[in-house]
Amino acid sequence: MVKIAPSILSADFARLKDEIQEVEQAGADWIHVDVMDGHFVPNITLGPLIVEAIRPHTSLPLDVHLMIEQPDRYISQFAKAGADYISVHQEACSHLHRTIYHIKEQGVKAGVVINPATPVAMIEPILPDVDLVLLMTVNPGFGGQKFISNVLSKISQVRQIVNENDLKVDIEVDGGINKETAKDAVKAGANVLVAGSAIFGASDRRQALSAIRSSCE
Ligand SMILES: O=C(CO)[C@H](O)[C@H](O)COP(=O)(O)O
Ligand SMILES: [Fe+2]
Repeated sequence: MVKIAPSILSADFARLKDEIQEVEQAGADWIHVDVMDGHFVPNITLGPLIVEAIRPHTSLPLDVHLMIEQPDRYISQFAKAGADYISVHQEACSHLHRTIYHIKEQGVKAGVVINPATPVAMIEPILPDVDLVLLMTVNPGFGGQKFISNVLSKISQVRQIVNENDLKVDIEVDGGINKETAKDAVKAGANVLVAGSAIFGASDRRQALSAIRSSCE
């Protein structure tokens, strides 16, 4: 079963509650929350206060994608704010195993993320310890970028490791997902699709969500 996680990065921030409730009613499975610090990526977005503010307005899991340096400093704040998943970039963690267990100790599911240019080998040792692997299909920092198709082979690599070792790990892709690229990502082995502009940029969010879902079924 493929899950779809609309990214609120492309939502109307002045109407965030309504935007989230609209995609929830339209059949979204998770809500993807992009946290950027202006250092790890060249953009600044939102922090734990926004996660806390939206938490009461949806029953969907909040999938928090931290694009920040030294993420350990903020993990407990995002957990207390109501995150269900917290994912950290391998490139931002000097002690990845410690950070993943720091997330789990908060009672939150832990994810690891890699950029398009980072090889799967960099996360292979941590795969038995995580709940989620997020493979970036754009360079992080902005919504509305073009899907980097070279990442498809990395999705297949992660799927093979997960299946061979019978790991309970979701494989998520993020960046440039639309009804065409979704199909390729799912065929390669992804089971969670983040989509920002393809959903929030559409006037009919229900139609946009179901177009992505039916393209990969
Ligand atoms: O992490 C992200 C960017 O760094 C976003 O989740 C992603 O870009 C979603 O936007 P779109 O679907 O428009 O590409
Ligand atoms: Fe993201």
